[in-house]
Amino acid sequence: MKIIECPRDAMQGREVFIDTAIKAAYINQLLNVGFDTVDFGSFVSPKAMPQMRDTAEVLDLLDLFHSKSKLLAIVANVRGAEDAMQFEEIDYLGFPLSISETFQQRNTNKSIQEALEVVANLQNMCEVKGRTLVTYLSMGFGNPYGEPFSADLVAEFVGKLDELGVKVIALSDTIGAADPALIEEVFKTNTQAYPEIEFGGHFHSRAEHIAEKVEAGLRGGCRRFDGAINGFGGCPMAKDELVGNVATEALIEVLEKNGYDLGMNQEEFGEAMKLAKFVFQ
Ligand SMILES: CC(=O)SCCNC(=O)CCNC(=O)[C@H](O)C(C)(C)COP(=O)(O)OP(=O)(O)OC[C@H]1O[C@@H](n2cnc3c(N)ncnc32)[C@H](O)[C@@H]1OP(=O)(O)O
Repeated sequence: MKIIECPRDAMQGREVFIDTAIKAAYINQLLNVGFDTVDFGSFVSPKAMPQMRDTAEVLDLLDLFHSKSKLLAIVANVRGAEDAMQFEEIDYLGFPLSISETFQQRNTNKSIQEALEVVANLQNMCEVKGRTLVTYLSMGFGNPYGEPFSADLVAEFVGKLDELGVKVIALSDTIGAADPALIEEVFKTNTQAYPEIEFGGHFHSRAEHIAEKVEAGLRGGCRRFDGAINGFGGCPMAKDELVGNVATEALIEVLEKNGYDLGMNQEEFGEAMKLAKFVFQ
């Protein structure tokens, strides 16, 4: 079972700039907890995402020596991937592909077809440089724009990514629209059809729906979940309604209740929760 903690997602939509040293202190604390991966920053246009403009400087301040966590950075084009790959410390590059044409344009100023070409390039770059590409399928459970969506359409996208050699796909409910039955169906279909691909669940959810969504993911075969402490975050590019991430503390509770031993350091997690209050005040 893998938990991916996403301070990047928690921070990126904040209008007030979070000081570089504060970002680094928070991420350093998260690195002590024992998460599989920390999605710590992004190498994207500072005009598109001003909060993340200091990702390289943050990275310089991270203490990775004592951490078992891997680092993931989001990139939205080849240039961002080249920048991220300057840093040996980054294991995973994450790219936001979308099932929604509108969201793909809003988020990366590209059509889905163009974005798939970027995925192909990034996958090649990752193979050459020994990194792993995580492709997020955003609006993976429906979209607010009235565009076509179905579980079959998700499977079609997964098929295209499989052809490109992508090994990790995070099915993302960008706006928190998914109900448990749909989550279970989408995961089940894809985990059964592509056993060699690791599927992640990146859900946005109000607190009261977290348990049912995570349990639906578990039933569908998901063993990789994204979360953010306190449920902060939400994609500012989706605009219409910002629903926060799955709160990590709730995610941990549900997974433990379902019998998973996550091997987390509770004390360090408690410290991270305290620090989060200060960072996101
Ligand atoms: C669901 C999620 O939460 S995903 C994560 C959240 N979303 C994001 O981070 C969105 C990121 N999106 C982007 O960065 C942008 O949409 C882009 C760069 C992919 C495409 O935007 P475009 O405007 O088409 O890019 P274009 O190539 O024309 O460049 C525009 C400007 O950005 C700069 N830029 C482009 N790519 C990068 C990059 N990787 N790093 C830094 N700057 C960049 C260019 O230099 C240019 O700057 P200028 O206007 O000063 O000359």
